[in-house]
Amino acid sequence: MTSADAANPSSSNAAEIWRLLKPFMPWLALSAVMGIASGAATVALLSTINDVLNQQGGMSGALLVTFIALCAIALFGRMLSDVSTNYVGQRLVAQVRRSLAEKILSAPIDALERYRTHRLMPILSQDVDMISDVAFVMSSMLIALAVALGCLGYLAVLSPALFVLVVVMLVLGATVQIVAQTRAETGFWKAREHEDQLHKAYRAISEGAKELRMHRARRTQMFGEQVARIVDLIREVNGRAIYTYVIANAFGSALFFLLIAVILGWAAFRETEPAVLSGFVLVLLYLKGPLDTIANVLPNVGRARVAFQRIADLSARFATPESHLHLERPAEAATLADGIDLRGVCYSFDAPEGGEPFVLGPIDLELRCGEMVFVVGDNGSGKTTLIKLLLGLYAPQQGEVLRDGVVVKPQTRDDYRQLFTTVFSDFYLFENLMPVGPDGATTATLPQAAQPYLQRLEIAHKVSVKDGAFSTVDLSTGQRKRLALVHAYLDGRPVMVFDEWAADQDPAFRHLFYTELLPELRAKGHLLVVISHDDRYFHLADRVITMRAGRIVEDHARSQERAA
Ligand SMILES: Nc1ncnc2c1ncn2[C@@H]1O[C@H](COP(=O)(O)OP(=O)(O)OP(=O)(O)O)[C@@H](O)[C@H]1O
Repeated sequence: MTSADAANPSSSNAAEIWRLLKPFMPWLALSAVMGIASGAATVALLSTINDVLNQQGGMSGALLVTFIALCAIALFGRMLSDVSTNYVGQRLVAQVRRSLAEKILSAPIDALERYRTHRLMPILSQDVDMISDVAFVMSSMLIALAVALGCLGYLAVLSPALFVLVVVMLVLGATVQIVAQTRAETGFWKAREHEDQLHKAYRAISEGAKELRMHRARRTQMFGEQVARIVDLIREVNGRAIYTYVIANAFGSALFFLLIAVILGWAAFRETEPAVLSGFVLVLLYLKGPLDTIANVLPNVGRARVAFQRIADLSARFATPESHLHLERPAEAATLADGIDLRGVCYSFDAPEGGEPFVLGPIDLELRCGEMVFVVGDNGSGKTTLIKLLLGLYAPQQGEVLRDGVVVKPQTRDDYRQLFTTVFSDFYLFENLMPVGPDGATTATLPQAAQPYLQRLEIAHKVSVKDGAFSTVDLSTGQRKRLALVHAYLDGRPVMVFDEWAADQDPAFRHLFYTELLPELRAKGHLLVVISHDDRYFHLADRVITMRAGRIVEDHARSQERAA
């Protein structure tokens, strides 16, 4: 978002709407033309009926043919308008979904970490669905609008004086409706903010289900003070917003009948042609239908505007830096000839409220191919942050990262990341395997390619590979981490980074990991970076890097020690 856009969010929203709608302009034009044609035909039908009511002989001959033709235009016009609006609506929603997923996939990790999941998920599901719902009723609204305008035009022709009366009443009704819309939208906006909180509470009761079962007081507090309280708040705020519409609609209906009474009363005092009188009553009674349609759709339009602003805000937040992620470019095998250097790298997080920000660096570090480097230090000393900078997940705020002596730039950062295979401490286990890597396995050969690793990791009795995916991932945490390691083996990338991988393993397997698996990988030429708290095994590393308060306080070369 530019600063001008930030100053005027409605202009940036309008620009976003225009950007989204531009490719569909021919369809929207077709929908509008067909809607207007259908509306005009409906008005002409009303006029024909009024003529028949006020003439001798009923409907026959040419009038009947005209009537049937008008019916056909009204019907097909409506159908075509509905079809093209829905075509646009569904494609628009699909495009919003794709574009949001792309933006999240290419957003900088720190921006994603700041934008919490409980805020992200309601936008991806609820807000996009809201737009989809409104897209569905939009054509009814457009047609109702066309019919209403056509009816007003017909009334203006029938009697300009009475038409002025109708316009005065309509302006009054519309003013009330606009006030209601503005007030209701404020309510919807508040309700939407509460919904983010509700989503956070839902996450807590699903992800913290075990803990909540073990603690009655916390469970009661969670339900009463979080879920029930927020649900009631949303109910109240949404309820108030809807009541505003109900009152505005009731006022509008009363105004309608008052208008008909005034017109009939007018006829008592001033001579009025019967055709004019019946025309006005007929059209006004008919007009109530389209106007009710518009009034009923307005709450959804209000909600959709709020939803759209949330989506536009998310798009704007994730629109910027990582424009060099190559979603469409096929992955190539990345190679590392010499090693990776960090020079004067610094990174700091935003300060927590009332606290000091955590600052990492400046860090100078040289990592060579075939080394096994342990990164150790107290909790919160900055090990994971250092790793994220090494992986290119965070861009250094100062200093630079070099791959084989060449500075990694935003344009090359995604290629640089392909050097690494990682198992984070909060890893995500993908069920499907990628048929790439040094073994050149295809989906068909993946079961054979994975089998030795599954056996080596003592998990082959539980899991196999079927149709390119693990047969199950319903396993213990330690076993799931072993499957994450199978991914790493199959990827076979030059640098492997493990963040406390062994923390969930039993002592025997932990021993195997440090004394056999890691040395085997090093022997194959991989650069290994291992975050560890297992001081029993520090002596096996080539180097032990100790972190304290965001700085490297010691870089100890164990290999030289061993050689000596
Ligand atoms: N997303 C974040 N936003 C703000 N501050 C953060 C964030 N992640 C980490 N920090 C801050 O950075 C500091 C270092 O965190 P980091 O995860 O790098 O430590 P660590 O050495 O890996 O700790 P541990 O051994 O507990 O895993 C933390 O003390 C915390 O204050």
